[in-house]
Amino acid sequence: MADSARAQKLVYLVTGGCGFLGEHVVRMLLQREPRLCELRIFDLHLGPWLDELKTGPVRVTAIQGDVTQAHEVAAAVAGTHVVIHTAGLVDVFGKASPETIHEVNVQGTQNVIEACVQTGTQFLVYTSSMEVVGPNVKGHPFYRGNEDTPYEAVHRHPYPCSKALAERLVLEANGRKVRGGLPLVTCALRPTGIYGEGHQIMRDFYHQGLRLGGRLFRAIPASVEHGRVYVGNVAWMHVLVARELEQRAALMGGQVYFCYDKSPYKSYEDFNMEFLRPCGLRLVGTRPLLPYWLLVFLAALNALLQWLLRPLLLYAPLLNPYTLAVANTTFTVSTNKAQRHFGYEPLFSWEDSRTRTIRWVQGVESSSQ
Ligand SMILES: NC(=O)c1ccc[n+]([C@@H]2O[C@H](COP(=O)([O-])OP(=O)(O)OC[C@H]3O[C@@H](n4cnc5c(N)ncnc54)[C@H](O)[C@@H]3O)[C@@H](O)[C@H]2O)c1
Ligand SMILES: CC(C)CCC[C@@H](C)[C@H]1CC[C@H]2[C@@H]3[C@H](O)C=C4C[C@@H](O)CC[C@]4(C)[C@H]3CC[C@]12C
Repeated sequence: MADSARAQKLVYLVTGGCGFLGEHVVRMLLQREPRLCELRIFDLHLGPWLDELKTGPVRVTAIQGDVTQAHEVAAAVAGTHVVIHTAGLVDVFGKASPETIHEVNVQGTQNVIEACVQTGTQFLVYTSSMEVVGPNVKGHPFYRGNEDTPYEAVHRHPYPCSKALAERLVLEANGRKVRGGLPLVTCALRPTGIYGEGHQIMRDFYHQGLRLGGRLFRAIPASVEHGRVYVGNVAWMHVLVARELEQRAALMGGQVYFCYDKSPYKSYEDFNMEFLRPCGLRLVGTRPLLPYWLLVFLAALNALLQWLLRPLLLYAPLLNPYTLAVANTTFTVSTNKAQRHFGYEPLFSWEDSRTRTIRWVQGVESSSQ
């Protein structure tokens, strides 16, 4: 790397840097951002793997903190050039209350914005979600749409509501004057369902399949397409956006970008089988084994049980009315906006993404034996 590049000494902050996506963003920055001199990783729970990063040329600063605490956020943001805000409460299973989801995802994001304004940080990249758009409460399909496709984005569930509000705050903050008088430049990335190394739900499906004697039972019609994107490519998009925001502020400021790559369009279950089949599982049935009305009934029953049992224990199964609706509604993207605006090309091919994910699931298998 040229000395002049290193001499720019950029300081980045990644909130949620110990999460599934956050860890990939952190590792990608260390590998692919030559102008980095300090990387701050802010998270409620710090991972032990952070220690191994501290021996490299970039100063890695781990900060245990809570995005809902404005003073903790401001202290972490002060002196940074770029903030990548991935921290969030990803809960569609009813584990956390709607108030907590709002506090972390909306108030936490507001705290990040205010911290940038107060301390003079000019560039903010927000990890939004496809859920900001849909699937909506009416179950309208979104078939290979792009950032400009008209769609009635109406939500009731706390998670998509919170992501939509937070995204709006980030986009509206674009152009605000930060300390020192320069304009804040913001943009939002909207991943579809992320998969790859570290994906907890994939791990859950894998273990469920093992418990069921190596089988999973089809619940969703194969014709329902669900958008998926490899975590390494989502991380790469974050790194590229953060890098290009300064040079292309007029074009990229206040914009949203879906995260996409060459992952194939398939149903949620058929897509998971791309990884789980090579690990010895099979998906039983070419059509859903249970009629849809029965799934709706079971999902409603789960919701009722969750409510009844709440005073005693946390009952949070994968199947509930919301997850059923998301899994059962076509939502896929087809766009090249990121390529046009900041030259994004996926770093990992589909074959590579698949191989890496399979290798990871196989590792989960051997580590749990
Ligand atoms: N996983 C997906 O499929 C997906 C898809 C689209 C968007 N997203 C978005 O990507 C981001 C990362 O999601 P993920 O799947 O890596 O989730 P994750 O739960 O693995 O990571 C989130 C991280 O945020 C941290 N965090 C939570 N509350 C915090 C708080 N109050 N203060 C500080 N840190 C806090 C967690 O400790 C965790 O490390 C989220 O904003 C999510 O909405 C995820
Ligand atoms: C009906 C059951 C058999 C299957 C249940 C699968 C369900 C748990 C899955 C299906 C779709 C998944 C969501 C989707 O990939 C996209 C996102 C956006 C992201 O911002 C957060 C995670 C989320 C909501 C996935 C959660 C798990 C879902 C609902």
